[in-house]
Amino acid sequence: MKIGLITSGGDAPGMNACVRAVVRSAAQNGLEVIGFIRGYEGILDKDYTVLKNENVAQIIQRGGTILKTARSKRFYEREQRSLAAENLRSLGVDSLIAIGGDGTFTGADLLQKEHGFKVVGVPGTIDNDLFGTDYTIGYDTAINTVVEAVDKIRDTALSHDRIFVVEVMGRDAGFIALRSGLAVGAEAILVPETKTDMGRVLKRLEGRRKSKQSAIVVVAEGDEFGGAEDVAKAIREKYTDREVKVTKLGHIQRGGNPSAMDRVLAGFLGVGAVEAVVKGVSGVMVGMQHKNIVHVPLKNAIKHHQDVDDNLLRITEMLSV
Ligand SMILES: Nc1ncnc2c1ncn2[C@@H]1O[C@H](COP(=O)(O)OP(=O)(O)O)[C@@H](O)[C@H]1O
Ligand SMILES: O=P(O)(O)OC[C@H]1O[C@](O)(COP(=O)(O)O)[C@@H](O)[C@@H]1O
Ligand SMILES: [Mg+2]
Repeated sequence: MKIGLITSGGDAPGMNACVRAVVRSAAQNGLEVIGFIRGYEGILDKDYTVLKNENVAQIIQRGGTILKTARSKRFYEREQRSLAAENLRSLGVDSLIAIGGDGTFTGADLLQKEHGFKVVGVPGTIDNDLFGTDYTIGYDTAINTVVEAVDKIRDTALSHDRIFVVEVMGRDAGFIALRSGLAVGAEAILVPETKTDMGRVLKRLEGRRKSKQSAIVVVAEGDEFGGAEDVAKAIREKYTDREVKVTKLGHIQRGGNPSAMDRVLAGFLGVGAVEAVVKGVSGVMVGMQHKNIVHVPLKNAIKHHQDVDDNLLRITEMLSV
């Protein structure tokens, strides 16, 4: 049996730890692994490398992905997916393990539906926007990066009595904003899942204590009110005497050594994916729910967005007085 392995979509810290887990657990099961370079692009170009235990040494601690990744435009086309299935079969690949996010799983699901090709997904994205797993690989590292950065910004905010609007990643998901916002004691958090009530946000910034003239507003890049600049503009209009600064954290959120949590999660899910392949399971994402490895149909993982945890918003607001 031969496994094809890709990392696809946005890179996420812990993808390498997962590649290592897949390769080493496959080897223990007597399975061969070939890693395609740059996600679906590598399958279309037959650009691959045979992965053995020694090829995945010293990568558990490294961010990014040794297999490289891509957002493959070609794979959106039906004919290109036919070519991909043909290439996989010609190389003797029986199952594809795809480490990525919702887009990657949508592509994998189509590969299975259109060509009967066996696919198993592993959630690897900093966005945490997949249903059926408590966490995705990369999310914990990303929020720790945000927390470290905002702690630094807070020093200046406090020293200068400024309001900082900090934009974090998440095109359609506010998970990074919500969890890091609570962790930094943000005065307000704006996420795409809930309609932003700017009046309420502005009220929260009124400065209820004399000693509290600074504030941190965390905005997910996909918030429907707009980006950090739009939010800052609204704050400046209301509080003409306050200094409002904008910081966009950008891609520093995607890099760096994976946290212990992400490495451990990557280990569990990489091994879980190989075990699924061995059992002949297909069309599922391997996820973690309450310490258990679970199989979630790909279409559920993609379609049902995890609900926003109202407690995160409630507790953040309650505590940042
Ligand atoms: N609707 C789709 N049909 C076919 N392939 C898709 C689709 N959506 C995404 N993909 C493939 O999966 C890749 C990764 O998806 P993307 O959304 O960029 O990242 P992620 O998997 O991290 O969400 C895309 O570049 C594309 O090749
Ligand atoms: O690096 P890119 O291609 O500009 O993508 C940015 C997007 O990728 C992410 O970092 C991760 O999303 P995906 O894992 O779904 O690719 C988003 O938070 C962000 O909006
Ligand atoms: Mg995505």
